[in-house]
Amino acid sequence: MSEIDPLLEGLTEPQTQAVTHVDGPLLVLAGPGSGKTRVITRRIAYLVKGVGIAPWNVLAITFTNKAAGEMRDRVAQLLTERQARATTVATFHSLCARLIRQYADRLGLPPGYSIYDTADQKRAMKQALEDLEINTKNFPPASMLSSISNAKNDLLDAAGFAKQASNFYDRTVAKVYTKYQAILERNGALDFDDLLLKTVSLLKQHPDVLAELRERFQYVMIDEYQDTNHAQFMIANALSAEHQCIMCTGDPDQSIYGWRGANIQNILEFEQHYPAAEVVRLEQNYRSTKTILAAADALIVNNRGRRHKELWTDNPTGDPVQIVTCADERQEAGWVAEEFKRLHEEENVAWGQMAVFYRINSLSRVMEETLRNSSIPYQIARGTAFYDRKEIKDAIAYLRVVANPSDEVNLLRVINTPARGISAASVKAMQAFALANNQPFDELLGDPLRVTALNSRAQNSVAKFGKTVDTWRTTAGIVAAENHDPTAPQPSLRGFVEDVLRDSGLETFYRNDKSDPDQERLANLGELVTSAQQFEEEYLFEAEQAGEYEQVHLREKLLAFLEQVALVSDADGVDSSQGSVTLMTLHAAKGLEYPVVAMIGVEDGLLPHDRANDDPQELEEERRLAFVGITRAEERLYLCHGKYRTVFGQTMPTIRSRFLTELPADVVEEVDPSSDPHAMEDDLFGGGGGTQRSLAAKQAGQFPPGALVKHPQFGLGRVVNVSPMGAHTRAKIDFTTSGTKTLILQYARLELIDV
Ligand SMILES: Nc1ncnc2c1ncn2[C@@H]1O[C@H](COP(=O)(O)OP(=O)(O)OP(=O)(O)O)[C@@H](O)[C@H]1O
Ligand SMILES: [Mg+2]
Repeated sequence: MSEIDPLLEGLTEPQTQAVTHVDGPLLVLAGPGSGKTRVITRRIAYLVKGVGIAPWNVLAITFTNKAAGEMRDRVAQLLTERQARATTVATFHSLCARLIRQYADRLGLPPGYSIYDTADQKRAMKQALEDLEINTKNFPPASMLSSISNAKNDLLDAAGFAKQASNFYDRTVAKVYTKYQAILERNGALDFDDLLLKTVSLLKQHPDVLAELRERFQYVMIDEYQDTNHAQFMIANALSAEHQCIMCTGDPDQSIYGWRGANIQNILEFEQHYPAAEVVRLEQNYRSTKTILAAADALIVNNRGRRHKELWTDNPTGDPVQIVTCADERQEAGWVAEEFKRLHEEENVAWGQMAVFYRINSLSRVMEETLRNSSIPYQIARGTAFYDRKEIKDAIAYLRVVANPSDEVNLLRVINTPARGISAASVKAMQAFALANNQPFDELLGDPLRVTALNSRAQNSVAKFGKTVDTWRTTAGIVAAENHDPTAPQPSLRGFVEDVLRDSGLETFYRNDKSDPDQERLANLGELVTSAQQFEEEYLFEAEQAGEYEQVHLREKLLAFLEQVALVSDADGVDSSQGSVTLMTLHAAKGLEYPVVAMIGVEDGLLPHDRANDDPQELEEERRLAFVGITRAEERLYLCHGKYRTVFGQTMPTIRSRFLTELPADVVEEVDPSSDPHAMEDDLFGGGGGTQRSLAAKQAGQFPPGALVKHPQFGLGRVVNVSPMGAHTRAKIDFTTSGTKTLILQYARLELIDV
């Protein structure tokens, strides 16, 4: 057997064609589960092992860190470890973050620049609005950030945006954009969109850098190309314009990030951009049963303006897709939990093979509670959760302050956390002083005596803190040491993180934290040390492979570690080998697959989301999102909805999603626990409340909105809505002569008038 045989083993003819394509542009256009991601993995191995291309020259870009991790693992199975490590498998954001660090001097950025997450961005935005004295009611921070993000995705900087702003609103956004950007710059920080934007300008303005990178990344591969935005297109194009060895895979029917600036034209116009492109179509699905595939197909044909792709499978027909009608979200969660339990107990399905998807994050809460009460292990794919914890954010903020002296936002976060005698008033005085003297805030740490507005105690506290920070920075090589010995052994990252936790007082603070008797926060800090250690081991291994072992400084490790922490994303937390049910949003589910999938809240207003109401294009994106969800399922699929749902504390009747009505009767089976009194009274609700809720739902069902009713005292009226609250279920009625009243159904003696 030759060396390349295993690389091509089990591939279909068109898959082989794509894998063995070496030079020139290639587009793999194919539906879900047809092996697009697999083809990229095999092609990486084929190029290196079969063709002899240096692994160093290979760049593969995936959509999430998790996908990148998986691809790296699979490549490692096909190549030697050394070869696998030399390839670059990254997301656009992680690639850009790395390039910016490497070429920071060209961009006028500190190499230890900070990457701001959503929370940091909000803080910077609030500051900007405050500085400009702009009313946050008319210009909410979230919409300002989203307008700025859209502009950045179109490669418009603040000046460019200002130039084309034609109305009052846009001109205000332009002012805010300029201010916000100035704040980021002052802090030596970039937001996520800046990572792309800065990389584009790096490649545009520095031909020598571009030439270097083109030489390096001679074979570029991009998965999920349908969801790239303009900036990402520019980067991919700049890297490959010369050698043209670019391979993109994607499926226009799975484009679900239009709302975040993704441009579906990138994939549709690939052949125009690269006239020499070869196009490979894959038509066999390896993932799902015939039934699931038929359901997905019946749904997506309702989108206009798409090119239809035939997709078939050799897999068995499988069970019908179940449409599950529940009384409300509690029954829905209870039903899913019971069904998963049944599959686990009776059919030996591992917890890790089952997943629950939803349109918006808030739908997970009831599901979580129910799973917890049913003792079913579950995990939520919200990659940032660990790094969002207060104690972890504190610790990371310290590390950022060490790495990036300009980062005032993080410095302000930790300057008196834990308390060290630097009051809010002292901080204000220092800020005023820094502003008046046009001096970076950070410098005052080393020189607090000049701030005469501080009393001597505060001055001492600041000086002491400044000294600690300075020692850290010297150890980490951020500021030069006086008697620097370049041959001295480098401290470990793990040891350094421990030092910072100890010297900052964070460790002691959380050790003595009375509000946390289980010392969970302290344990989390321990976990952070572990993650630094693991990161360090991998980093050193890679450096050693690249023959750079001697040169790895603590500074490099620290900056790379902070970069990784900043880029954690939603899908990252998922590890199905852990043996727990996975909960995630439909957006995070892209590219993944599970034997059993339940989608909850398949109702109009949720899926499709309300915002798609009067926009046919958004409605089509919602349909693609449902399509992505359905096509994750391998064997079993449950599409659930409740007749009532409580949103923002208001219980409202719902309408089943129009997408459900688009599924043909021969592939679905209707299940209706809402009408089964026994199921209702079973304790599906994780303790109590079940019977009352079912009673409420029943009462509510008797008086649908719009129904004509008669009250002994108020006369005739129409039902506006009903809020099921057990024995306290209320109905809001619009009476013809007595006005609108809210009544408790149990006591109201309402009579339904048949018309
Ligand atoms: N030739 C093949 N033989 C057997 N299994 C295959 C083959 N090709 C792909 N598969 C399997 O089918 C499943 C789907 O493949 P993959 O995830 O690569 O599809 P995809 O086209 O990337 O899907 P999506 O559009 O959802 O990202 C995977 O489990 C993969 O291992
Ligand atoms: Mg894929």
